[in-house]
Amino acid sequence: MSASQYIDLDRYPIDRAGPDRDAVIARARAALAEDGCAVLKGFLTGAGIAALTAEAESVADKGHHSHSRTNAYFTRDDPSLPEDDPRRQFFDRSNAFIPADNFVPEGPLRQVHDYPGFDRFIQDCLQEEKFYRYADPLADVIVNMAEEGNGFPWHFDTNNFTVTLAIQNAEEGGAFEYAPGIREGDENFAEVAKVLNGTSERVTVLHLEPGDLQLFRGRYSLHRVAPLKGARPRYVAIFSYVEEPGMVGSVERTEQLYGRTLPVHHERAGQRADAYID
Ligand SMILES: O=C(O)CCC(=O)C(=O)O
Ligand SMILES: [Fe+2]
Repeated sequence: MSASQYIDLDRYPIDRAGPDRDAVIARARAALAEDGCAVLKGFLTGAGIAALTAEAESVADKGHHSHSRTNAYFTRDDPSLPEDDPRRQFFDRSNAFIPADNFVPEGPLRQVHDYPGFDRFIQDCLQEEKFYRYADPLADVIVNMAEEGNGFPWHFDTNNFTVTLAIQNAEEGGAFEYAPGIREGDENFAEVAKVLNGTSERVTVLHLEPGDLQLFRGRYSLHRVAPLKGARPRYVAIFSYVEEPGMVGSVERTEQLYGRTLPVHHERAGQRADAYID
């Protein structure tokens, strides 16, 4: 099976310049302009979903589990603030990242990632001028694995955008919930507090299905993955792009997310400011 059978190229002719590709890009741009989120439903074919699921399952035991308590800003507690300030609301976060070097070039995930025109297509949707694949062999494309009891609570991303591909859903739960543009302009702590305590009316709930590609600008939009239920794990691939060529993660961050480092992380340490992954 080859990459051209994993991606629904009739619906998403990412490698063929012309009006059909232009129309897909125009729709994604419009959705991003509207609320910072574009979903390309059914980006993968049924065969693609099956192949990526089987691959994720085959390397699931290589996932690095991590657990932390974080607020929406990934900052430390500040006891000088009132107790009900959103910066003081901490939630459990736990999941496992399957590092990128478990996905071999001839496997389906990398066949999709390396398909001609894939990067350019994402870049054209996002309209980012500086756009390079993350050069980190542990992190350029990973699978985020989460099970019942795990969670990705409310947060703002520190990176400008996130590109995810849904592979498998949990039996229940796992909706992607977001409050579009909630801190556009200013931090808007009052409304953020409402989202955190479940009383905001600004939350959009997205039910992504296996095979959906999502482009999300999460810097200004508070978002979370709703709690998961059931025995089946949720698998989501995350593709990482950065603003400069040759970037890799810092030693500390890589150790924390993937449980190990490679020589390249040590060689490049100190050459640049870290920009990823949270
Ligand atoms: O797992 C997801 O669907 C999104 C996770 C997320 O918000 C992130 O990676 O920042
Ligand atoms: Fe996020």
